Amino acid sequence: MTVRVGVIGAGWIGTEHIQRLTHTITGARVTAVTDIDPARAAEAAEPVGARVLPDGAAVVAADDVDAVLVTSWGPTHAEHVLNAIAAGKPVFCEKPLATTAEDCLRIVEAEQAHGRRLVQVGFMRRYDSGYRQLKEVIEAGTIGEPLLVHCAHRNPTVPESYTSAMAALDTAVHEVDVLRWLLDDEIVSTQVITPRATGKRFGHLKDPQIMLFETAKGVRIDLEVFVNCRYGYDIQCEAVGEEGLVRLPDPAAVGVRTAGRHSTAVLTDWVGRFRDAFDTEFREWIAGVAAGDEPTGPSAWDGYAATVITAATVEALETGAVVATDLKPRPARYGGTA
Ligand SMILES: NC(=O)C1=CN([C@@H]2O[C@H](COP(=O)(O)OP(=O)(O)OC[C@H]3O[C@@H](n4cnc5c(N)ncnc54)[C@H](O)[C@@H]3O)[C@@H](O)[C@H]2O)C=CC1
Ligand SMILES: O=C1[C@@H](O)[C@H](O)[C@@H](O)[C@H](O)[C@H]1O
Repeated sequence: MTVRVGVIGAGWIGTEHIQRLTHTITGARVTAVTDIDPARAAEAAEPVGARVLPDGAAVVAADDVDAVLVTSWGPTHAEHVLNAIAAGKPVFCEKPLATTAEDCLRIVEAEQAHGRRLVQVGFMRRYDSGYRQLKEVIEAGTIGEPLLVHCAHRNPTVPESYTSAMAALDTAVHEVDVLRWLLDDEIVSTQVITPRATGKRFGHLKDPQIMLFETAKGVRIDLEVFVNCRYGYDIQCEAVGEEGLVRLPDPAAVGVRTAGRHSTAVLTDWVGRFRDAFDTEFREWIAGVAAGDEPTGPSAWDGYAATVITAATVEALETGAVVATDLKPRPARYGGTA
């Protein structure tokens, strides 16, 4: 079966995913595209032979759409995801699931009322081979019980529109999700420390930031978010356990020796760093939809948890306090007991 996908939001990542679904993934075809900017929708739709539809509701309702991909701006995600659930169609939503905890819970409740999972959230790091190896090592018990995790998330630059809150909401949100998954543990508190700011930033921005998370089992996580680090896009993660440590590998790169120097390139953006992870994420999602299976990737509950934890981190940044994350009890459908 070819899964016919309707796309809501034909901006940067929407266009990337349309290309991916068309040229990289087998078993999928993009049949409908919408964007509040119709010219953008047409530009993305025409090369892949898709129709342009007037809005997200039309995409969800279309007879030639089996599954929905939401890649519009964050504050619009909840409406489109709720429409897809109401129509009983599988929906892949780029992060964040929604920008408020209330909207995330509305989605969780709608999905539970529907009776089976339809929603997958676009936290692609769970599909990165390095993170998957890290998880295997941790689960095998090779490093003993994890005690500490040291992480860094560095971008070379960000535009002036990037705010201090986005360090948590837009950037650290990936670590929040992948660490909950890696450790099979919940983040219960968050704190932010702001060291000396880099001179290479727009003046309004607190950069770098150090985020300190504590999990329910007592694991301590420190995360450096540095979005004007200049030198490249650099993702680091090292888990320290009772018996040893395990470190995320750097992406493979050739070593060059010349003129008395030995060097390896550092990637400069997340597109290259996580290209294979995005491909695997969509390959597995499409295969699941084609088979009629419930999605196995990041769930609506994971989207809710990430939104609550990153909002608490913004509060921690603004108040200087240690902030409890205060998640609701996890329902049984999402692996909890409530
Ligand atoms: N997983 C990842 O690593 C990444 C995820 N993202 C997420 O993807 C989403 C989109 O980001 P970008 O593509 O970078 O933004 P963008 O601004 O390039 O594209 C968003 C598009 O959505 C359209 N749009 C907004 N509201 C709409 C609505 N209600 N209906 C139809 N179209 C609508 C806009 O006109 C725009 O073309 C964001 O939620 C962002 O956080 C973005 C980059 C990386
Ligand atoms: O999602 C992403 C961006 O929105 C964000 O701004 C970057 O910091 C992340 O690395 C990237 O994966």
